[in-house]
Amino acid sequence: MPILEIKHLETSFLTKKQRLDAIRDVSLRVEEKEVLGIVGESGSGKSVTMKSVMGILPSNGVIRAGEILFEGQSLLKINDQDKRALLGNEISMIFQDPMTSLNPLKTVGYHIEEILLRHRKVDKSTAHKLAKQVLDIVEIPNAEKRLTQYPHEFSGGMRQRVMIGMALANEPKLLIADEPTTALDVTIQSQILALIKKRQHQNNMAVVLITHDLSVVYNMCDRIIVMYGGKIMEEGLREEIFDSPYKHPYTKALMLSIPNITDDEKKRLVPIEGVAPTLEDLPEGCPFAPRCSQAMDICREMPGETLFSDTHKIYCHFAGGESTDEQ
Ligand SMILES: Nc1ncnc2c1ncn2[C@@H]1O[C@H](COP(=O)(O)OP(=O)(O)OP(=O)(O)O)[C@@H](O)[C@H]1O
Repeated sequence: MPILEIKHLETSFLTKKQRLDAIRDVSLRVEEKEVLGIVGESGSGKSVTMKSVMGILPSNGVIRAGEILFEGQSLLKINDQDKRALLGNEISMIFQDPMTSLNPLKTVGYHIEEILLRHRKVDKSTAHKLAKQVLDIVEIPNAEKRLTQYPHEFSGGMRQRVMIGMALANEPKLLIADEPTTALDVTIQSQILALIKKRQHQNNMAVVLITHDLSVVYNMCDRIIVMYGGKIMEEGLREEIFDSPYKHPYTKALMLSIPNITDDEKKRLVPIEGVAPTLEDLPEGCPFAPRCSQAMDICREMPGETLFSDTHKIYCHFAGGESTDEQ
């Protein structure tokens, strides 16, 4: 059984003027112990998908249809108490900017101990001991002193380590990491990703890693989902996404727009023409069609799924790159 399963999710935002459909018929599975990457440009719906799972949508967000199952149990149907017990315990989430999740007036020790006290039956002194271990796990030296310090006394990278520590404190089965390193410089970024990978391996935890950075998913993930305009464009094992000749035109465009990952050869980067659509002006059919060099009239209808293997799916009328245009 997958640890997380999303079926036909439809999430929208209600504004004064209209309903904006941010997630449209998204289905995905996260298997135990795997690292699943969700990649796509800004606005493609990566965060909203996972915020729907966590039940932390902005106040104008609604899940209109679909099902979200954690170990087979519906997260949309369980009561608030059971959900609170599950979130922060079995499922944890970390975000790009740790400062938004840390209270500047409370010490780092307070934050970690609070999570331990809330979810485990431990007394204060045990929570303090465990909090020290948490800082050790995320490789923050001088734990005893660090626990007494405030978030602003930590660098950005160290704050992100604290967040990871808080997320891992209760040994969750699933960690959702939403752009965990985007705000950090490259060296710190790779240290943080290495730390997530190490803990994932040691705890046998599943990870969903949300990023706009293909090189991050290449280095970290077993399986990859490419999203655009609130829809899944392509899904496959890492090697199917990177090495297979069959690719969605959007995946191809994403790959051409970043430095070469698979070899050292210098190549010219090709930015993706045009801009991602806003929810107000999503086209009918394939959302990528207005920017796609292969688009034709048929792309005004949303393509179905083309299967290249049990694990590799593409949603494009020209999956495989072959145009049906005879001219
Ligand atoms: N409260 C809101 N009201 C209206 N639209 C929203 C709201 N929150 C998000 N959206 C829209 O939902 C769409 C999906 O946003 P989402 O944050 O999931 O994108 P993303 O792929 O995670 O991009 P980013 O990396 O920039 O976060 C975007 O078009 C965004 O503008």
